[in-house]
Amino acid sequence: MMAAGLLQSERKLPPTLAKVLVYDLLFGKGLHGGGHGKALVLKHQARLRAELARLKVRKKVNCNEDLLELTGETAPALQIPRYVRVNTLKTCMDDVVDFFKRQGYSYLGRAASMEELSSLSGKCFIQDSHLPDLLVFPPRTDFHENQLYTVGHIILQDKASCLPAFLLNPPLGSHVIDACAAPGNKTSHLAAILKNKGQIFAFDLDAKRLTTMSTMLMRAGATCYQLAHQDFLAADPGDPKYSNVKYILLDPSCSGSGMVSRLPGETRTPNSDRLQDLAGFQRKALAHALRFPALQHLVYSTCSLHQEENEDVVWAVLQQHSLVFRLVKVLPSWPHRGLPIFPGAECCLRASPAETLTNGFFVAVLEKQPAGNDRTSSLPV
Ligand SMILES: C[S@@+](CC[C@H](N)C(=O)[O-])C[C@H]1O[C@@H](n2cnc3c(N)ncnc32)[C@H](O)[C@@H]1O
Repeated sequence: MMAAGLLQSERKLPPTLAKVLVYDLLFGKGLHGGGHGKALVLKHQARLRAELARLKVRKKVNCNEDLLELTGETAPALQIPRYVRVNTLKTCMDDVVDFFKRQGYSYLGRAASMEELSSLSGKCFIQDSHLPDLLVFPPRTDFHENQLYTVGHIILQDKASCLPAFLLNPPLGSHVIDACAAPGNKTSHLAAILKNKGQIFAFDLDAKRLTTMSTMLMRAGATCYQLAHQDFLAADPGDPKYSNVKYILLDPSCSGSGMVSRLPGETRTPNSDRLQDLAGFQRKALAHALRFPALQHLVYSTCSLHQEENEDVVWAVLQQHSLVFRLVKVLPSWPHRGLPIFPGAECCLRASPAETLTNGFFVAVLEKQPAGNDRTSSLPV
């Protein structure tokens, strides 16, 4: 920024704002929309980009992330493997594996343990040890420009975020609610599990995110869904159109404190008022979901590390419905479990960069108690 002479030329631009804008321009999603500060920075974009290129030549690095490593710290996001979900609506595992082999990658087969994922490097890839449709590449492998990504044959989705749809596992033909659905990664995963046979009612409050979701679902080849720009809390469980909904995926707004950052030292810690507001909404949404009359299986998930948004929410709601719903112990081989704050909390899954090589995440699976007869669960336990 100094080398490009930005602050010297634009004396009215506050240095802190300049830093944020220059970061967005060079390393983030770019500068879009109006704003005086943005216009001032954009005037200098050619010089800023040229200085960044010169810096990389001087430091002998190829990509922007390598500049961060020179500071002695590696951002957590740069240590997590690149997970690639094969979109079985458009292709199959064998074809995707062959494609990457033709691109010069060596395929190591199916991982026997999580340790094998942590030692990946160079041009190698492996099939995930838990999720059959997931391939794993070394950290920092970037496929955003890859042809398979641009045509929707692969979805770039963190492993932890693939757990909710995988664990809900609705059979073909099911009616499913995705209560807080945008931008739709889990909806597209549900559609793949359903092979587009069934019906997903997907709700979201945010019109912009729903627009992104439509584009994404179209690219993924998903067809078995109805989008509703609607508050899930206002959806009437007695409406006949939901009378066959046996499966609900609830992935509500949360603090996002589990999302690892791309910058060393950056954290997303909400203040306690915000945390209480979020937990209040999450409890309401979970209690509302349990009111759908045909419901049999529900997955609750967040990308938060906070007990208040995770175990506390599940426990508070479950206590009011304990005669009807119970927690299911899923993926016994998963190493990181719910915090032991109530009996059975170990049924829940937690995820973190250190223990599961993923973003921080929480998943609880609830099912309706069998009424007298022995029902075999269809969940992947
Ligand atoms: C964590 S994000 C969902 C991510 C999504 N499940 C996915 O996998 O791509 C939470 C979403 O909930 C939406 N939301 C918040 N309150 C809502 C409500 N009352 N009804 C429906 N959607 C809501 C937000 O707009 C946001 O898009």
